Amino acid sequence: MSTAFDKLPIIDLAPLQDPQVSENSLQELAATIRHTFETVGFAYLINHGVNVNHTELFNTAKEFFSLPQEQKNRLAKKTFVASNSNTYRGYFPVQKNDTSYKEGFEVGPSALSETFFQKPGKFDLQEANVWPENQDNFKKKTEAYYDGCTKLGNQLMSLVAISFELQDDYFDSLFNPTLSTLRYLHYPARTVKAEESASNDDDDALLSCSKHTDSGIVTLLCQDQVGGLEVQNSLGQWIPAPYVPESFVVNLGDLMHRWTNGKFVATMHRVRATNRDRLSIPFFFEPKLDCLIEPLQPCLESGVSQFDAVRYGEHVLGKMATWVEYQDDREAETDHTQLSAYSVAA
Ligand SMILES: O=C(O)CCC(=O)C(=O)O
Ligand SMILES: [Fe+2]
Repeated sequence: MSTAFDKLPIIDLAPLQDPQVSENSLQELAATIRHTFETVGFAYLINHGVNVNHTELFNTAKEFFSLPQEQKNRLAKKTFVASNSNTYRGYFPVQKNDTSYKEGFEVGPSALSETFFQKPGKFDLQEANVWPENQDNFKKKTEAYYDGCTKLGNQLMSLVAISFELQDDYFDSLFNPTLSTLRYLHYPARTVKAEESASNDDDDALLSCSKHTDSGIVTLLCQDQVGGLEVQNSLGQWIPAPYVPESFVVNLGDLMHRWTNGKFVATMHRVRATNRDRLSIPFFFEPKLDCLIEPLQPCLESGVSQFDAVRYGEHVLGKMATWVEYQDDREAETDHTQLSAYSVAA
């Protein structure tokens, strides 16, 4: 159940990096993770073991976003550029007429060891990645980071398993091959009036990413120092989640809420608009396409399941209908790709 938290807890994952770690320390860490996931649903992870330098990672993101628009458009999903063939992976431009104001580039696994039947439709969840031409370094760094996040995702799921007294490898085969998504995000600067950035509990703030819960399992977010991410507590207040050096922000998605029979919370969050460009890089740790998500046995109080079983792929396809990254509103009258369209001068 969500609580009236006033800041995000910090979870130290150092025990995971210790090859001599005792059973007891792992149990303790697992209990901390479970408690946090049951109450706040958000935390900072430190000593996470992912070999990443934030400055380098954000430089990699900047390399991509500073490519000429024409080159980015060649990587755009079919929704945005009809002559392109990629439907699920790739670039999405800044949206028009939306409270989300961001462009992004999404990458999935580099190779799938196994594929599953997916009913033909608008989106192919198992399609190959697209990459900018002549940017081998960008591809190499992105793939290495994707692998690092996948490893951490698996470790977190192992702690979740331990916390429910399941085998520590309970989730392993369900996340292999993973359909995780790494998303580079760029929120262009906007002109924000003083009153729009004044208080932390209003619902009328100018946003660059509208309030939402993530749809999947676990999100690992790397954000730059600009700030703007806010997390809603049980009182409805928006609690800022500023940058903590070399940490990840971790949070849970709707499917994890479902998988734990409502025990883990998928917490609402949003990004407030700022007058500086902002970069963030969420990694959505996801299972294999046909993974059956049904409430875990240890989460069934008196054997009662609150949710029907659902396959991961079906769930995502259902959710996508509501995601701005998959809506094309090019027909809108205002050209919102121009920053001036959003300026609200003080
Ligand atoms: O940019 C951020 O800090 C959050 C992004 C986010 O919540 C998302 O992409 O789901
Ligand atoms: Fe999110």
